[in-house]
Amino acid sequence: MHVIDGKKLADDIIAEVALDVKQLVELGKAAPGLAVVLVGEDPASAIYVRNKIKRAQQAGMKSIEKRLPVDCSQSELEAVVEELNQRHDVHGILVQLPLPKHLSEERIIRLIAPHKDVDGFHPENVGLLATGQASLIPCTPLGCLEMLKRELGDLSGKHAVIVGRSNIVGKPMANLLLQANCTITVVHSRTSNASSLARQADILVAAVGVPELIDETWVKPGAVVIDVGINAIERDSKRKLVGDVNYEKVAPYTRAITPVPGGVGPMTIACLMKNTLVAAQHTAH
Ligand SMILES: NC(=O)C1=CN([C@@H]2O[C@H](COP(=O)(O)OP(=O)(O)OC[C@H]3O[C@@H](n4cnc5c(N)ncnc54)[C@H](OP(=O)(O)O)[C@@H]3O)[C@@H](O)[C@H]2O)C=CC1
Ligand SMILES: Nc1nc(=O)c2c([nH]1)NC[C@@H]1CN(c3ccc(C(=O)N[C@@H](CCC(=O)O)C(=O)O)cc3)C=[N+]21
Repeated sequence: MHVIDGKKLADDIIAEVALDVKQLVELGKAAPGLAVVLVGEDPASAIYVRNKIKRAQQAGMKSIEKRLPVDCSQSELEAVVEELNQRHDVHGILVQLPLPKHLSEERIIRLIAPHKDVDGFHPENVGLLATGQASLIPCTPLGCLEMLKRELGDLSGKHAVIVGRSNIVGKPMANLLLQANCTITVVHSRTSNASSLARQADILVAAVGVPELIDETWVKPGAVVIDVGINAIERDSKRKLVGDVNYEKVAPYTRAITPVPGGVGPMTIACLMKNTLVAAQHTAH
């Protein structure tokens, strides 16, 4: 068994992105700008924003934060996105999800200019991914794919089981792995025999949001396990981050596994920087 070092891989990717940013700037173009819109306070989003600002700095990018109160209106939020769509110094826009219940995520995501949609959530980019055309690909699944390719090389013929079917992780992960010639099973809360399906997986991706749900009864010996979950829990009266996988129980049976923290999280941010660079390279400014 070995531990996939997402932090180290992310450091390498950020260093590569930083070199490309330097080249862009030397050509007289503006440094890529990444805008993050945060409505209210959500613990997972707060971690994300903090790390994102640090990484944008390391990559030589411009970082813009727009914070709105939790009770802001749909039209106030739309005005912020429209302004960012117009700004020439903003190449990437990310609206932190989930949004408070009274706001429409669908309408906001549709409003983001597709070429600035560094999350890859706009229906145009979703459609391009689903039909196998190059696009801005969602950062978390892209980071997972990169780790899997480094671990296994060619993924052709592998059986991948994805636990979770969200628009931001499970579904795009399934599309990406399908394009990499895996055979895909997606399980979710209505699946009756999730653990026995998971036990058939060569590649197991957990994106559930339930702390340590997946124990050794879900895992085939020798599988590669990717743990997307970021759950803040309290244990021994200390706050702690754990994944969707029970690491202690599962790790000994795996070929390779990602830790939490230090696995998928840092890779998500590295891919966000990469997508922002791509978005900036594709514009004239
Ligand atoms: N590392 C990173 O960069 C990121 C981490 N995350 C983390 O990943 C986790 C998942 O996030 P996200 O996809 O947004 O979550 P969602 O809550 O949107 O989706 C969770 C999915 O898991 C399914 N599910 C819930 N309970 C079970 C169960 N007992 N058995 C099988 N399936 C179940 C749900 O099924 P159903 O559809 O039927 O309800 C749903 O499809 C969270 O911990 C989140 O914080 C998220 C984004 C990025
Ligand atoms: N539009 C949108 N896109 C997202 O991709 C998105 C989102 N909204 N909302 C919130 C979730 C959550 N998410 C995280 C990404 C990285 C870490 C991360 O950096 N994790 C470190 C944490 C280390 C520390 O404690 O600082 C790690 O796992 O090592 C955490 C969480 C992205 N999400």
